[in-house]
Amino acid sequence: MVAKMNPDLKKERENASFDPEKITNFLYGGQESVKRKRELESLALNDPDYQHEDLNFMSREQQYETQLKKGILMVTKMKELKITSAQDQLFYTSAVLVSDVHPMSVHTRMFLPTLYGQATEQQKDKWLKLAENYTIIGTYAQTEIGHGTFVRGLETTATYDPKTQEFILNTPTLSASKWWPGGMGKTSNYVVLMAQLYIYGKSYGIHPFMLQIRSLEDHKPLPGVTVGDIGPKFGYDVMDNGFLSLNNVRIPRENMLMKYSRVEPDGTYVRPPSTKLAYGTMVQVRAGIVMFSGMNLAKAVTIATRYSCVRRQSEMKPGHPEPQVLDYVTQQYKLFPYLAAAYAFWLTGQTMMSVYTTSSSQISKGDISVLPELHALSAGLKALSSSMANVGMEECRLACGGHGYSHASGLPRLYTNATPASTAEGEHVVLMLQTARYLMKSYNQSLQGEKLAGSVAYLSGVQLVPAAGRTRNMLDLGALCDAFRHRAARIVGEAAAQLRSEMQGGKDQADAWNASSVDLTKAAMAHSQYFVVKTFAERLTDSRLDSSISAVLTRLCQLHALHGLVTNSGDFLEDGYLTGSDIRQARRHINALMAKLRPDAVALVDAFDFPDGILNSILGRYDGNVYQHLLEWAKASPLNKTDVHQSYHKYLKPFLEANRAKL
Ligand SMILES: CCC/C=C/C(=O)SCCNC(=O)CCNC(=O)[C@H](O)C(C)(C)COP(=O)([O-])OP(=O)([O-])OC[C@H]1O[C@@H](n2cnc3c(N)ncnc32)[C@H](O)[C@@H]1OP(=O)([O-])[O-]
Ligand SMILES: Cc1cc2nc3c(=O)[nH]c(=O)nc-3n(C[C@H](O)[C@H](O)[C@H](O)COP(=O)(O)OP(=O)(O)OC[C@H]3O[C@@H](n4cnc5c(N)ncnc54)[C@H](O)[C@@H]3O)c2cc1C
Repeated sequence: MVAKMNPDLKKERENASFDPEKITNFLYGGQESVKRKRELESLALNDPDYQHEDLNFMSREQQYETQLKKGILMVTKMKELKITSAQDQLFYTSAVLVSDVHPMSVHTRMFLPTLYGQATEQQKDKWLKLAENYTIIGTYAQTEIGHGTFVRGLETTATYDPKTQEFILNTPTLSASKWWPGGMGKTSNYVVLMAQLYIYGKSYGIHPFMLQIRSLEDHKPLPGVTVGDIGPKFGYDVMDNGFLSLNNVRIPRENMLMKYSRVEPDGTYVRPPSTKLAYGTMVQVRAGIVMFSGMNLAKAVTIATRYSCVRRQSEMKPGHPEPQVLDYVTQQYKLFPYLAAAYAFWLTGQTMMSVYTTSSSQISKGDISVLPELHALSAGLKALSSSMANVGMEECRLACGGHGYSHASGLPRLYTNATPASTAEGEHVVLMLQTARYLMKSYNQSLQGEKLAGSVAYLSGVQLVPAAGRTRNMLDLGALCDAFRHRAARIVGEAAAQLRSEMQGGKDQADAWNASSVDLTKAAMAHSQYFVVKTFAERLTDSRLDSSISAVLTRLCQLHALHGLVTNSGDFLEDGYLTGSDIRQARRHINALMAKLRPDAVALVDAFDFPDGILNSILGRYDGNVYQHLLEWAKASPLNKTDVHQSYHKYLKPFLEANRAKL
């Protein structure tokens, strides 16, 4: 029997101004792609082999086992079903894994990409097939207990021994122990080890090495290898993030991944075209995080928006029925800016990935001139999108009141599994400072009259426009993009001026950089925000968009820009680019936009097209039948298996009896 839809949600859907299917097609790249997505999702969601008890009811060990079993099944089935393209795999795995990863995720996300990107053809012949077939399972072992950010400062050593043509691997200090790599604790038998290369006592910096850590026969650690799980974390319960120490482990010379740099048998070192090519896997993953952040935020917003239409609370007017909480404008102000941000990062994430694909193909053909821009753009957007998703997911949880705190909402698990994106693959501030470094260089080049790369070209020639006598339409996307561009250019220019003035005041470059770093991160943030606003607006110029959805998407884009503008209003007012009256106008527009978006809110989240199985949230159910399912879910909780829990007999009963006896 099909459950009846909650009448409030039904009405919301009937009243929408557009057909959400049209936006779904836009978001996923066309009707065919949506069809394929749904086929693959339904294949995964209806497969009884993937069914199991709620992970939230399990111990960490059970979660690890369950997700490992599921990961293995998933990999096996994808092979059998010939699900091979990256897009198809994404659709299928998202439905199998929901908001979790599995213990072999880093094998797919980083180990394999490192082989594709850093191995020679000969090395690919040797390892790629084994890795693609999961004959070997690997992870990316870079971070150490003492250093994650400072990659140049990693302490693990790979010392070349020309006599045997081997590298001797060591973690010479406690702080050199590898720490964090996903899947290393219990699952992987191989790692890509990032280590300092030493030849004849000279250091050549960080390089990647293929290292077997466990026996392929009995999975025991190999001689010289100490490896294990780092223990429970904030989230990621299913993942065995690991530690690893190495004591004089020898590997053949051919195990250094030598696509870009080489060590010849006699110990001659052949330099790479750029030392930063060894960081290539990180750049790829960072580029992908922009889209993932948009999707995670979209899931949270879907849950909170649907629930806010089902949930009724208080009286808006005395004696009137309780309103849907989404009718409170403060609730709209909690959710709609993140709805808009989810769209912004979804679309920007697609653009980021296409920049990545084009640039990496140029790099693999030997043109490394595009690398600095790619690094700066991916670093800044990764940092911005993940931090915005963090704040937004938490806001969505708060918007669900008490029920948001329950695992039944799906929000705690979504948050704790998504929030590492701010830290892993490069800590937020650290990456913003990388973007700032590129901005400073570009700004100085512009002063020398040099031509700048596309994403920073605006840094040449932006003029301060006096505010007096000027009127602005604060809903005009062109004017909003101009405002963000102007703000970014001004803040970049001022950060450069501060850096210069610190140095003129006697500080060396490093101290001046540190003294200016708050302004520098602000510059990187402003630059990244401008890129997002501009990209969102540009995507709406697509002539294939029909007018009904172009109107509603334009409102979202306006809201995204105006909300960013109002929350950072000081930046726009500081040099008089905008006036107080512009900001007041912007605030009024936000209220008016929210009122216009209100009837379309459910359709806008439906358009993300997350089936219930993927949302995994009772609050966000498509049919809105929340309370009945909350109760059923609670009844299934392990504490409710018996009416009287065994601890009553062990502790409570003697305690109560002793108290009674004292009366
Ligand atoms: C949850 C899933 C699993 C998670 C997995 C992980 O977390 S895995 C672990 C993830 N771990 C992390 O993410 C660790 C984060 N830390 C790092 O990535 C680096 O240590 C660093 C980037 C912070 C500094 O690096 P550094 O000290 O070597 O560099 P520097 O500051 O001295 O700058 C020197 C020059 O290099 C340039 N350049 C730098 N990077 C890149 C690049 N990727 N490409 C291109 N270029 C790059 C930079 O722009 C500068 O250029 P300039 O101005 O001279 O022309
Ligand atoms: C869930 C999860 C999964 C992970 N998976 C892997 C994996 O598979 N493989 C792997 O190798 N690693 C992995 N990591 C490690 C991760 O990449 C690092 O934790 C991350 O790069 C941050 O480095 P850190 O821990 O050294 O932070 P730290 O650098 O110690 O950060 C601490 C503070 O210092 C500040 N700081 C540090 N340096 C600077 C600077 N130069 N300027 C200004 N401020 C600075 C930071 O902003 C931050 O506030 C994982 C981490 C997590 C949480």
